[in-house]
Amino acid sequence: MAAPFPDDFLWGAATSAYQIEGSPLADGAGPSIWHRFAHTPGRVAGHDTGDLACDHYHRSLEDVALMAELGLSAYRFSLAWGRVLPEGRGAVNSRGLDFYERLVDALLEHGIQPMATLYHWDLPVALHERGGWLNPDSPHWFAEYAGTVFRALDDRVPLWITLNEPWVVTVPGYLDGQLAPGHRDLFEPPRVANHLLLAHAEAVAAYRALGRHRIGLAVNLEPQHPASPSPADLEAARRRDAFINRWFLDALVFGRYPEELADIFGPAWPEFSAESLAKIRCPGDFIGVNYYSRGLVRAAPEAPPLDAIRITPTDAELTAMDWEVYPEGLTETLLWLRDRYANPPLYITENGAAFDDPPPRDGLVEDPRRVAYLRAHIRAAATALEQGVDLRGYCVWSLLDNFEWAEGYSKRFGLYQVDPGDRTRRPKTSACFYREVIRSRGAAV
Ligand SMILES: OC[C@H]1NNC[C@@H](O)[C@@H]1O
Ligand SMILES: [Ca+2]
Repeated sequence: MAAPFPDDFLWGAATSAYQIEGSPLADGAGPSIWHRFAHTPGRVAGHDTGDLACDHYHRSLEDVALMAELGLSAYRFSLAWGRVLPEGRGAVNSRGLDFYERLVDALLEHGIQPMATLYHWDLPVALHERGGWLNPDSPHWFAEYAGTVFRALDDRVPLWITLNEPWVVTVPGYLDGQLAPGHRDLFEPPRVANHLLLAHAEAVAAYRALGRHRIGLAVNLEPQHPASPSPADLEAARRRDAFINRWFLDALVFGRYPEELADIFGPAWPEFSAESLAKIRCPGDFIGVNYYSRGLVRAAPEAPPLDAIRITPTDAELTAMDWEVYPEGLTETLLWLRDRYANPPLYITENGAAFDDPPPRDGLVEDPRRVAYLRAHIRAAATALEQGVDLRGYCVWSLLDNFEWAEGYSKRFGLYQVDPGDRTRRPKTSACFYREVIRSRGAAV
């Protein structure tokens, strides 16, 4: 198959600060809510924390060499807000910025385009103690942080992402409490979501004043399919589609929330003024798409406020996260974005799978299931490209096995295995496969 990928298509891999760096308090960095959450007993599997993670803080240049070995044309990483502004606002910690400047310079030396995410869930504790994302000032705090980073790095970073997966920040963070800061509340999520959207808009406005490249938001998307043709399941799938897929994107692109959200949150859903709705309308220059699987949905009155739950199919292949391997859903998602939001420029900012990989043999880790997953999903992206989707890049989640949030290090998404003892990186066969895909500009899938 002559792959449809253009020559300037970006082939990348993605990571995030708290998941790979370690040394969360080094060189003057201020603690994040994930540092505090991971150190709270019972919150993370195996009592794992990001204290060491992949030790990327000390091995960043070694890791850039791995990226060059793969032939990556882009690398998506995030900055830890607390390294740059230990108190979240005010004094800049130059040694924190220095780490990211060294990383960016090394990437550019190897011809790898930096794709920088400003916020990948690690809010400084100092801001959380002022209410965090519940505080109406949080968009201004974020814009101040964003401006600081733009001034330091925009001369070298061509692609910016403001927030990673605001839905995950909002729902597991404030509704069901699985992720930091671990709140379980019905009234907080709608307000947190609105502040995150305002924060995105204020950062984009700050960027327009001094930036010369492109900036967007990265969202987790998951097509919702009813588990049965019953009206109740169809209705449940539509509600979950609004809740996961349309909540942030409709706000961003249309400046309005899907009407299902007022039904879902009931009295907890605020009256948003026309003025505040106008402010959150901020599509940016592209949409970052994080795709893993689809949701198979049944009605569930026993599971408020959504009254719908995702079920695990019995007859499908599952990853170690119990997520169905469903590559068609990536094509469906990309075509849906093309049709609903008028064919915006897109980057797949995350796609990958966790499997229980075997130990290395002669320095190589055999991971045929991840090779099959990546092959199928790159093909699914090619199908969307052939149908006119403006897809400009693809990032594998993740470059390295890393700290998978509440699952700790037990769930491994990396192209490289990271030795649990001495953190040695060892390639998996999926790394060799991906190198071939990049070398052949997609023809090798
Ligand atoms: O669960 C896999 C990934 N999903 N998106 C956000 C990342 O931080 C996760 O590791
Ligand atoms: Ca620092």
